[in-house]
Amino acid sequence: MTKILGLTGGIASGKSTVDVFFREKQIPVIDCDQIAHDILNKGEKGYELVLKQFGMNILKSDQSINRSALGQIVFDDEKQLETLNRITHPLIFQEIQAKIALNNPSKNSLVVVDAPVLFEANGQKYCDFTLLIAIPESLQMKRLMLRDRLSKGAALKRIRSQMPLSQKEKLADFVINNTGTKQDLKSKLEQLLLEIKGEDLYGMS
Ligand SMILES: CC(C)(COP(=O)(O)OP(=O)(O)OC[C@H]1O[C@@H](n2cnc3c(N)ncnc32)[C@H](O)[C@@H]1O)[C@@H](O)C(=O)NCCC(=O)NCCS
Ligand SMILES: Nc1ncnc2c1ncn2[C@@H]1O[C@H](COP(=O)(O)OP(=O)(O)OP(=O)(O)O)[C@@H](O)[C@H]1O
Repeated sequence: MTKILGLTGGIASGKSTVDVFFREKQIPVIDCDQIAHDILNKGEKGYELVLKQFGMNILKSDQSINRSALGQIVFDDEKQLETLNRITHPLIFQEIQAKIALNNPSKNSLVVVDAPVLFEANGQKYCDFTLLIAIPESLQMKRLMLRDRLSKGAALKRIRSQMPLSQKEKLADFVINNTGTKQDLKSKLEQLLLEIKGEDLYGMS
């Protein structure tokens, strides 16, 4: 049986960096940010629905959705974010299910679902266990501003649009602090894999 590990954490906490680790271990990773992007591609259902709701001003000259512009709208207004979530989350969820089904259970005993808003969307009920990547807000701000070239205000709005870390910590089965180097993170993940194998949560096929 395939076991689902829900991977989550605040924006720029290090989830994509963790994805690389799992993929190097030949453990499949389903990336929900990628799915969210795919469903907004021209011709996809999400494209039509989002355009209907948010209007033509979110289009680039080539008629593709300008995610950066849409991000500015929704991260500035809680109600708009809720509206976008209502449109996109059912489509994203469907796609996750389809991708899990694609992973042959006899081959893959562990599948990672990287879902930034896992707890916000109550997605943990579909996971066998969850891993939270945690970092303090000051470090999160620093890494986010550096990576996405965001102003302090814009970075803070994105962080505040998500569930506070303290709340996520209560919901997660495993918590890894990503305050050290990337090598430190890797060592912690190696340890975690041993732990979940030891508890017979993984490798059951
Ligand atoms: C708002 C959008 C258009 C911005 O696109 P953009 O390419 O600029 O950012 P990207 O998708 O790479 O997201 C970056 C980070 O923002 C945060 N984020 C994205 N969506 C949300 C959300 N609905 N609520 C809180 N944080 C979010 C996550 O930490 C994510 O990793 C896009 O994120 C989106 O369509 N979001 C709604 C769907 C969703 O919930 N996606 C999250 C994965 S399920
Ligand atoms: N331990 C670390 N030390 C230094 N930089 C790090 C560390 N872990 C991650 N980073 C850097 O921090 C930034 C955010 O990491 P990453 O992109 O993995 O986060 P994320 O959680 O996937 O973000 P998002 O929520 O936007 O998808 C990246 O530039 C990454 O290279």
